[in-house]
Amino acid sequence: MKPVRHPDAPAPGQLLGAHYGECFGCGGLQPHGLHLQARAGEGVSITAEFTVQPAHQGAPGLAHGGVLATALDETLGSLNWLLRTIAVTGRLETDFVRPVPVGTTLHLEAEVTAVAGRKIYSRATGRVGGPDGPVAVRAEALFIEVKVDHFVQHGREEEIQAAMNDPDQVRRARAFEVNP
Ligand SMILES: CCCCCCCC(=O)SCCNC(=O)CCNC(=O)[C@H](O)C(C)(C)COP(=O)(O)OP(=O)(O)OC[C@H]1O[C@@H](n2cnc3c(N)ncnc32)[C@H](O)[C@@H]1OP(=O)(O)O
Repeated sequence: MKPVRHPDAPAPGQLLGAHYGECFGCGGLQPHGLHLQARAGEGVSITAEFTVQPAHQGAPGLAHGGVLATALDETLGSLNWLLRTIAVTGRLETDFVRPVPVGTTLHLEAEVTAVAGRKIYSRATGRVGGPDGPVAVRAEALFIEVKVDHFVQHGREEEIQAAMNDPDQVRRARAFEVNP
């Protein structure tokens, strides 16, 4: 089935902000995190940027492939916010097309291609040198819809409690990716 943008999804161009401060992909509280910034696009699409830091190296002067996969995963995960569906990555297949040096800004875009029951199919690309630059990485993913219990049951107690006790209602909801 074609994906359906939720009527309350943020307008195209709007920054999504971090869904959870401690998130390695987008949170502001992780000193070595990616601090990826995602923006709503048209339909069920997202654009995002991430600048490779020295802490993200795999080989001298080059981004670690796993960090680049994280950037793709985070961008793809942000699509769920436009569907207003809670979902986790089930499968992430990544192509590393060209090396990405430290200091490079990766320009990412992602879209949901289909939804079938609990399964959300999506793809993403990361370009260098600008949003229209050459492709450095791309991915295809399958996210699976889950209930909020997924996090409550499986997450470590101290972080779950801290997130649930957050006095900010929107932050509390978004930590678990729930529609506030
Ligand atoms: C804004 C937010 C940003 C967040 C970005 C970051 C996102 C993440 O990184 S999330 C963290 C990483 N992911 C995880 O920890 C998930 C761990 N895995 C799990 O918890 C479970 O395997 C889970 C929930 C994905 C699926 O389990 P379960 O709910 O039992 O589903 P299950 O019934 O097995 O599968 C449902 C369907 O998905 C399919 N499926 C499940 N996993 C896969 C897979 N890896 N590959 C292909 N298909 C799969 C099944 O075949 C099934 O298909 P069908 O309905 O056609 O039979």
